[in-house]
Amino acid sequence: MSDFIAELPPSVTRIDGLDGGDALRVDGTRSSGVVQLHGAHVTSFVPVGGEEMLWMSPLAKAGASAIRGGVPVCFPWFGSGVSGEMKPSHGPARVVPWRLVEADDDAETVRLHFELSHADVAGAPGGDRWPEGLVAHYVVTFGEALALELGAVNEGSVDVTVEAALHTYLRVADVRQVAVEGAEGSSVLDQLTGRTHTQDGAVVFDGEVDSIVHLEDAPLRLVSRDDAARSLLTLTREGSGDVVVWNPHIEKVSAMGDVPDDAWPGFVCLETANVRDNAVTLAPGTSRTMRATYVPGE
Ligand SMILES: O=P(O)(O)OC[C@H]1O[C@@H](O)[C@H](O)[C@@H](O)[C@@H]1O
Repeated sequence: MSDFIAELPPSVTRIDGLDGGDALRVDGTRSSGVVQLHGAHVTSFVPVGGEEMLWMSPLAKAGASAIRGGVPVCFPWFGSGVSGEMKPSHGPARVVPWRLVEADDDAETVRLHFELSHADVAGAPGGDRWPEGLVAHYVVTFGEALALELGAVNEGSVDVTVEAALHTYLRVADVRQVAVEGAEGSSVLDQLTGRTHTQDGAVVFDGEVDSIVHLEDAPLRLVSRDDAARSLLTLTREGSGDVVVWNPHIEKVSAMGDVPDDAWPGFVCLETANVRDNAVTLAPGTSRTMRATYVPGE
């Protein structure tokens, strides 16, 4: 188990993860959860006294493919990238084990710091397209909220351009009964049509939704459509120019081998991102960090 730091704080335990991988179980004073080493993938977040916040597919696998559900880390490209020809989809970061370089806790939070560099993705699908000096730092903090911080550092000698998305699958009772508030008036690239429009009202899920919403750092609220005054969750962001909103709905899900046909109403993806026009170019010696904080029920 050489990938682990020698000592974990009492609130963190090594457990068997998905498909024979390693995972870390977190039992903090404010929340508990699980992070797989494969993809540094958060697969559970449960606030004390509350319910599971993340959706996981019962068919999820952690092999050469990404884990379906939880929080896949899409990096250093999103989908097929700015060029439209990158593989695998959403980059190699979500299909390789990350290194845990630090773990600590205090009275309120438990913090896990993962790292991924060129050497870690060598031999993995798309690993040859990972720029040589690029290092990713990912800090997952379990507190009353789930706080995610993805940093990209260019330790090389040439410019590096990266895209990033924290592809969070949020568990909902029925996606048709929820709405996303906070994006009103934003410019939206509809990935289904390739067209851009201005968001009119809250985002709802009466059919397939696959949108890149250009919205810098503003908070978003997931609400019940019956009672918009009742927040199911609030997402706050820093350093992010986009939010990707996605649900495959009934037709697309039938082509997805790792999601049961009837499971699509149970989740919505709200992805804190910097993609396409907001891809970040890092000069040698510079870095950029993107933060997403999910506060259930506020
Ligand atoms: O099946 P994947 O690679 O996990 O991607 C799922 C979805 O991820 C979303 O972020 C994209 O906007 C969608 O276009 C894509 O279908």
